[in-house]
Amino acid sequence: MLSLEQLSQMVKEHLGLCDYIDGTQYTCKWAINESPLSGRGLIATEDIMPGEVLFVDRPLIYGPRASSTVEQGCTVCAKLNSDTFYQCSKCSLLLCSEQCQNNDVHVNDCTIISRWNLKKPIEDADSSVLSRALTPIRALMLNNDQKLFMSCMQAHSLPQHGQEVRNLKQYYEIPEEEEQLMIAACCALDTNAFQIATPYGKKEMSMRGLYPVSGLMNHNCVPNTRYYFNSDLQMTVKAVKPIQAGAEIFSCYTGILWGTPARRVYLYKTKHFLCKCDRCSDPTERGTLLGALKCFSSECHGYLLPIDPLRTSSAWRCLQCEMRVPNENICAIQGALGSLMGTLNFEKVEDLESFLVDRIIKYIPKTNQIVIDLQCRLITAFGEAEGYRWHGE
Ligand SMILES: C[S@@+](CC[C@H](N)C(=O)[O-])C[C@H]1O[C@@H](n2cnc3c(N)ncnc32)[C@H](O)[C@@H]1O
Repeated sequence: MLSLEQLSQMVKEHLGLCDYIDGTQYTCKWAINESPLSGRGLIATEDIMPGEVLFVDRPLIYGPRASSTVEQGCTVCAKLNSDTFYQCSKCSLLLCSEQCQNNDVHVNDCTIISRWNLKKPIEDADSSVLSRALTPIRALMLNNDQKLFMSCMQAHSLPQHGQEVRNLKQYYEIPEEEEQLMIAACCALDTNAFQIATPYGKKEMSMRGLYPVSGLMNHNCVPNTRYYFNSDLQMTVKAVKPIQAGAEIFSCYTGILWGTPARRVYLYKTKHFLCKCDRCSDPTERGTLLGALKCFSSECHGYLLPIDPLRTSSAWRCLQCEMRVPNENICAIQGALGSLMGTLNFEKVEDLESFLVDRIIKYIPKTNQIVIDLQCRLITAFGEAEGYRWHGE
């Protein structure tokens, strides 16, 4: 394991902070240090103003996300729904054009995959299994310094991490050393990777990137930074609040508009910790009531909230009539709402609107994250729908 000094040096080189810009050495206002929350974190060394760029990171590896719900697209340009999709005859990866096939990205992917011995005919290889494992496959192209950098990142080691690589073994004989490196990449990706936002209006396969400096930021449900990506996959991290010297710099690993139960369950399942930040500790979530449910009593118009939000099995209580509801009943409602949301698919924007106004609002508070999510979807859908467009095309 590298020391903090060695890691800091590697980070500086990666960010280009060792280079001289306009004759003066570029300095940054943070350092890597031990965090009171967990492991290492980024700590401000000077006061930072909102809007200041903290750093611009580049991914060590990037590629399709591993989730089975991710729609598959071209493994080079990420385009979805092309009539011209075909599988490469050498490696079986999904492509949309000859141009993508001749692109260096594909040539490199194909070189690695096609040197593995096949256990079944190439035509039987499932392109989605390959696509889900493509990001860790690309770790095999890293040079030694980059591999060392990746190995310095925190990595979860539970058995579920690395499954996308183990799934490849039904089709390919993979050398042990390569399998181990790819599984290590999966563990680092699952702990640190960021989903790369798709540009507005573009339908592209959902991608993830292993950003080694951004990955050093710990989580807070009220982060003091935000980030965005450019078309070269560079990730810019900016302060959104004043950050005092000595304070930790945080990103948010969840949706910012998710309620506390949803955020905490997601963090526990995917990042293996239970967040105890101020927002999670406050049953009202600073008055936003994003997780609130309607009181189960038909005579009451109050809202139900967890009594002790930091205890996952906490009972809930109505703010108005004080009725207590056991956690199991709350989980059943949340589960049903979650499944309903997962199946929604409206052809017409008017159907989405009527679902929100005529159905959902009757059963859950207007402050609940589901209502907020549907309102956001409705705003986007109205902006895109014929007769409602906001950009005049
Ligand atoms: C992307 S890493 C963050 C950097 C990490 N601390 C390190 O030393 O490299 C994510 C992991 O850090 C830990 N972590 C991040 N935020 C945390 C928090 N608010 N409370 C507890 N652990 C946290 C969890 O183990 C999580 O899976």
